[in-house]
Formats: sequence, C-alpha cells, structure tokens
Amino acid sequence: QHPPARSAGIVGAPFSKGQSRGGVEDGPERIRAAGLQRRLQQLGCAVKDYGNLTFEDMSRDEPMGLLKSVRAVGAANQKLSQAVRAAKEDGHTAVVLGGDHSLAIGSIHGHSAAVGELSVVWVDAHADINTPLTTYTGNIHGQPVSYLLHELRSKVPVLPNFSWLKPCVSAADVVFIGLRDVDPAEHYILKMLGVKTFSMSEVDQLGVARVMEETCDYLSARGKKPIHLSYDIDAIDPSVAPATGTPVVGGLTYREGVYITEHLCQTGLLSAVDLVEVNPLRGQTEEDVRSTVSTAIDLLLGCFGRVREGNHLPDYRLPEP
Ligand SMILES: N[C@H]1CN[C@H](C(=O)O)[C@@H]1CCC[B-](O)(O)O
Ligand SMILES: [Mn+2]
Ligand SMILES: [Mn+2]
Ligand SMILES: [Mn+2]
Repeated sequence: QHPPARSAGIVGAPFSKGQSRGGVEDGPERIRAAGLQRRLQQLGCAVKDYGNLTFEDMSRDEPMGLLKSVRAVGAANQKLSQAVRAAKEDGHTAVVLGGDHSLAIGSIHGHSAAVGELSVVWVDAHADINTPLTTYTGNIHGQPVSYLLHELRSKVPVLPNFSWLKPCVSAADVVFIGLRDVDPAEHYILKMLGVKTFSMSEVDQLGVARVMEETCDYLSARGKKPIHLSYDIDAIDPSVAPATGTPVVGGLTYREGVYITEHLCQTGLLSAVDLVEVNPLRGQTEEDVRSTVSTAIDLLLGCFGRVREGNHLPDYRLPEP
C-alpha cells in the first residue's frame, strides 16, 4: 500500500553555546548539502525548508556558577520554540537540524505549544537530564530534559532569558534509548522519577526490535500522543558516526539506529524530530564527516517512510515499449 502523504518542515538551528566545542553550528548546512531535501522528496515527502535561525551574539553572558552561556541558550531556544510551533501549525512534521542538544528545550516546548501533551523518545548515549545544580560541566546540552519535566520544576532555578519556558513534559511520557554514559546525579533522577530507559545493556539483552515494541507499547498505554523524537547522533557508535562532540564507544549500529526511526515512522504518531550534535570539526578525516552526515540523513529518511526493502512512488508505472 502507499504511505500517507507526509510533509517535513525543516528548521536549521546552527547553535553551539550549549557546549564548548566549535563546529556543531555547521551541522545544518552539512546535512542540507548532503541532499536531505532531495532525498525526502524522492520518498514522495513534501518539504518546506524554513532556513536557518539566526542567533544574535550575546554581548555579556557571564557564567552563572558553573552554567555557561545561559542567556544565549535561553534566547536561542525561545526563537526555536516559535519556529517549531509555526512549522507544526503549518501542518508539517518538524525537523530541527542542530546544533547542540540544548536545542531540544525550544524544540519540544514549541512542539508542545502546537500539539499539547506529547511523548518524547530520546535516543542518545546520554540522558541529558542534569539540572543546573547537578551539572559538573556547566554545558546546557547535558541538561535539556531537566528544563522540560514537570517533576523537576522545583530543581531548576530561575534563569535569565528562560522566563518564556514552562515545563511541558511528564516523566512518564519519556523513553530513553541508547544510554551508556549517565552521570550519578542523572541516574538518581531517572530512578527517582521511574523514567523508562533502554540502555545499551537492554539493547543487547532484548534486541532493538523488542526495545521498539516495548517502547511503543509503553507509550500507547498512556494514550496515543504525538511523538517527539530527539535523536543525538552520538547514540550511534563512533565507528559509524565519529564527527560529534561527546562520542562514547559501544553505541547503536547503523542498522539499529535506522530500525528505531523506521519503527517510529510506522506508528503514524511521529510529529517532530531533532537531529543534533553533528560536528564536522570533530571528524578526523573527511570520510569521518561524510559517514556521520550520511547516517544522520538516513536516520531522518527512516522517519519519513524510507525502508530498506525499497520504496516507490504511488504513481510509478513501468515504461512501455
Ligand atoms: N558526558 C555527558 C554526560 N553528562 C555530561 C554533561 O552533563 O555535560 C555530558 C553531556 C552530553 C550531552 B549530549 O548528550 O547532548 O551530547
Ligand atoms: Mn505500491
Ligand atoms: Mn549525547
Ligand atoms: Mn544529547
């Protein structure tokens, strides 16, 4: 049968201030340059590219305790929230190209502003759930989940340029896949809140098909809410996707990574996707960058109906002699 008409609204977010390594702001352009729009259109997906957001330089953005670039991160995510909300209200599945993972704050907030309650599938080597008071790096790309959860509201202090943000996700509506580098404070929080997690141990134990079956059963038991997939490219093993800021050995294979997006696509509930932390400067060779960017594109195509058995457009007809 033929897939339903899909439409992607691409928002480029060339932002790096949620962490300390330059280069991740080039992620959006590298992904576009590798042909994301054309590949989506070949699947029969409509595409509207909203271009890249511009993030003005913050003149004074002194650290607050350990926290770095708080004002820049707050302002960037406020803009991103508005852009994602607009893309959703235009009827698209939002596609946020990062940029670092602090962008999930604005992406998920804007998505929720458009659709209300949603569930989050967070694919990442990391839980990104440090609070501003448990972080030991001060990098906000390690904290976005704590800014979004109702249950952690009392653990996040008032921060400049964040007055626009209200928590919009319940801990029970979050599923993590790919965890293998979780800080003690993060682990404490995950256990305290009873968050559903499939670390790489569970991926090994159950296999990715069972992980996805359990993920979808878990989420649908709580009502069929729109799904926000926040995909950190560092979930994929560094042998496949090395050009990223915080690589961790023992990651998802290319096949497991793509299976996750194929499976979520077929739920029909996928409503927004972040593809973040592609950092071309972190590749040792051009092949490293190419492999990372190519994997990012294939993950996104899986979200929009690409399957490995092949695809053909509904109106395809064999040529006649
Ligand atoms: N080593 C991790 C675990 N905690 C650290 C932190 O809080 O700074 C690193 C965050 C990675 C963020 B990323 O997942 O968005 O890449
Ligand atoms: Mn057919
Ligand atoms: Mn990560
Ligand atoms: Mn992350």
